[in-house]
Amino acid sequence: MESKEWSSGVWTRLHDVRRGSPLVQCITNLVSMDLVANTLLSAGASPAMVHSVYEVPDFTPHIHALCVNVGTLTPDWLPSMKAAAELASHLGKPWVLDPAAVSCSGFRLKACLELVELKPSVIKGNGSEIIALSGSGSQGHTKGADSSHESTEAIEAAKSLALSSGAVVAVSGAVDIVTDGKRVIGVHNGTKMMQKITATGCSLSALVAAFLSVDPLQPLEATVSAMSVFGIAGELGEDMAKGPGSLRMHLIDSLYRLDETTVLSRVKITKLC
Ligand SMILES: Nc1ncnc2c1ncn2[C@@H]1O[C@H](COP(=O)(O)OP(=O)(O)OP(=O)(O)O)[C@@H](O)[C@H]1O
Ligand SMILES: Cc1ncsc1CCO
Ligand SMILES: [Mg+2]
Repeated sequence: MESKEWSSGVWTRLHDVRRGSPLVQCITNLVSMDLVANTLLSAGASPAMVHSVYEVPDFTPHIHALCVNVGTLTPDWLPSMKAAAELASHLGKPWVLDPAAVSCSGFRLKACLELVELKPSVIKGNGSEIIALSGSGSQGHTKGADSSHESTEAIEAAKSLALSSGAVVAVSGAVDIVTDGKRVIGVHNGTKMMQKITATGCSLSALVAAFLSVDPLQPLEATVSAMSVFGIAGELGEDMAKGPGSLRMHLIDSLYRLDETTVLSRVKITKLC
């Protein structure tokens, strides 16, 4: 399947997010909260940064999707993440794990491996994060939240993680990679300057959660669609931006304004293997 065959599905899923305004619970890192919430709002979804373990039993049954991101993990946040993930899985609600900066510490890696056991629908990281989480990287090599690998270097790690976890695995980068362990799809939308805005990857993970909620039975297609839409918004944003600060603003505006003609003409998706 190439761009032309993908593009109407990409548009339909964005349209469905706008129409349904899915409620997305985000237990995300402190750096990303603002951009994640604004990304979801501009895409038409409804964000809720509800992260107390005391609120999970009341709130999580009402959500349409969950995004868990360990970017600023501390021991007191882990029980909420696990409780929400467990409940979401139990209730059949899609959820995304973003193993942000997983190779920073043994504590973070162990936490992520435990979260993987709770059956995320999608695991979305950058190249280094997916390599570390799949166990195929060398220990002690980290650049924190930034990737020191191209996404394409993580294809085998992503496939193996998808097969061992049962999740769709997405690797963000110059080419976004999405795999269920068998199919490998490349999303070629986006611009390099998006790396210079903190939490674009975190925002993308939350957007994936929103897209999963409107197409839960096709997690690979939903993930590919969210990545293409976010990348297109970045491309349009860059045309208006003077640098990362204004790209952040124009990215959000472009996501809000995306129309069918633009989506259909800009989707760039290929089958990689
Ligand atoms: N070199 C690049 N060329 C084109 N697009 C890119 C490039 N790097 C990143 N992007 C775009 O930015 C998005 C976010 O990817 P990135 O790899 O920066 O996430 P991340 O490392 O998880 O970010 P963060 O941890 O800051 O949230 C990608 O999905 C892609 O659309
Ligand atoms: C900069 C940073 N540090 C921990 S999480 C985060 C946001 C990007 O993942
Ligand atoms: Mg990230």
